[in-house]
Amino acid sequence: MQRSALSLTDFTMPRFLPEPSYKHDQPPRIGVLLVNLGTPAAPTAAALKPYLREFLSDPRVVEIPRLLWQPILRGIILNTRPKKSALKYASIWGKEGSPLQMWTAKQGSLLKGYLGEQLQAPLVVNYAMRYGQPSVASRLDEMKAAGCDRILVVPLYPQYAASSTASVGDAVFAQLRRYRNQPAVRTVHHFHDDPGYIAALAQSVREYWQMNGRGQHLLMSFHGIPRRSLDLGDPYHCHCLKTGRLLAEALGLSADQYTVAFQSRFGRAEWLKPYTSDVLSTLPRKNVRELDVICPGFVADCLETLEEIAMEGKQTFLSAGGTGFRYIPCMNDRPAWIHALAGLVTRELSGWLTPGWQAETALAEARESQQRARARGHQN
Ligand SMILES: C=CC1=C(C)c2cc3[nH]c(cc4nc(cc5[nH]c(cc1n2)c(C)c5CCC(=O)O)C(CCC(=O)O)=C4C)c(C)c3C=C
Ligand SMILES: [Fe+2]
Ligand SMILES: [Fe+2]
Repeated sequence: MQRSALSLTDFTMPRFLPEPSYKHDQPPRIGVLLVNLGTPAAPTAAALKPYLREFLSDPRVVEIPRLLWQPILRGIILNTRPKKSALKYASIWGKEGSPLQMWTAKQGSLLKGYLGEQLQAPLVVNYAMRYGQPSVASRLDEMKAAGCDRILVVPLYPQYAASSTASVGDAVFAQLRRYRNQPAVRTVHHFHDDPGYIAALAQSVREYWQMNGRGQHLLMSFHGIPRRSLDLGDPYHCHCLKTGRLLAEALGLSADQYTVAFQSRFGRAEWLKPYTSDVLSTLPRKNVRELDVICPGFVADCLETLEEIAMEGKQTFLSAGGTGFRYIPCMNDRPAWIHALAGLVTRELSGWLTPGWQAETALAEARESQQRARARGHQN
């Protein structure tokens, strides 16, 4: 709700969050925060409602003026969509909960282990979700409390879009506004053409072909965005096409052996074309009956890949006359992807990861542990 008048809290609430008193010998640490979209807490309508409310109230996601959009969202969408979406989530929910949450958490801990070994530096590595939990704000608070004075934020979206990547930036900077002593922050803009990312994708396709055989055509399906965003200067469409071209080159595919398409249309406006569902229903008519499908824009399997593509998309293709539909999983916890992510993070940390910094941190940590030991001695 927009407030029009000043209230008592404007005069009594502290403007910034409380800070611990400044310590001269605090070991300087660097935080690396992976951020993905987020997911409901459970595959139920009750859990979907607050998740979708938060997600679809983000002005980066739906650019309709708030006064027009909120009545539609609260009056119609939040009364119909949660039930339908909950059924879809239920069909992909695993023992460890939401696949997106499970894979993102795994990526965080694998990256932490990998960087710890490679850099021998005490990095604080964790993950957050843009919507739902663990929130970006809570993870930044934790990193700050752990002594991070520099934080690298990695939105897990290879292709930049305002509705995904920039929204992560908004959440980060909104929390920074609440700090008196702000950490320095860097954000990764995109990695759609990163050689490590492309090589990891290509390796996942080759290995899939070796294990499962190969179809006649490769469909690369990316999440869509409204066409209007492209017209207003969003680079997402170009990033997706470039990823598609680089992946095709790495696999030695000619232009007629692959198609880039866009899925997950939301609302009635035009979105990026061709729509994945249209491509799936027309390919059999062009004599493509054995199809492989990959979703290179998602680095972790989620509702949009496991349900929309591997279940619904398969049905669409087979009903249109296709005979074989093979969904190639996202990179999830594949070693080549974790290696690519570590390379990307190391490059983005350049200038922060100096040998001097490592020595300084090691010294400060030794001092800190001596102090702790001494304090323990006093207590005994
Ligand atoms: C590639 C990144 C993504 C972009 C860009 C993106 C834009 C975008 N999404 C919606 C609406 C919905 N997306 C939903 C799910 C969803 N979206 C992404 C990624 C991007 N979205 C992911 C990874 C997921 C899956 C989350 C999971 O828990 O597995 C949903 C929720 C599900 C549903 O009810 O259908 C909606 C809604 C819009 C409007 C948009 C850009 C304008
Ligand atoms: Fe989405
Ligand atoms: Fe979808």
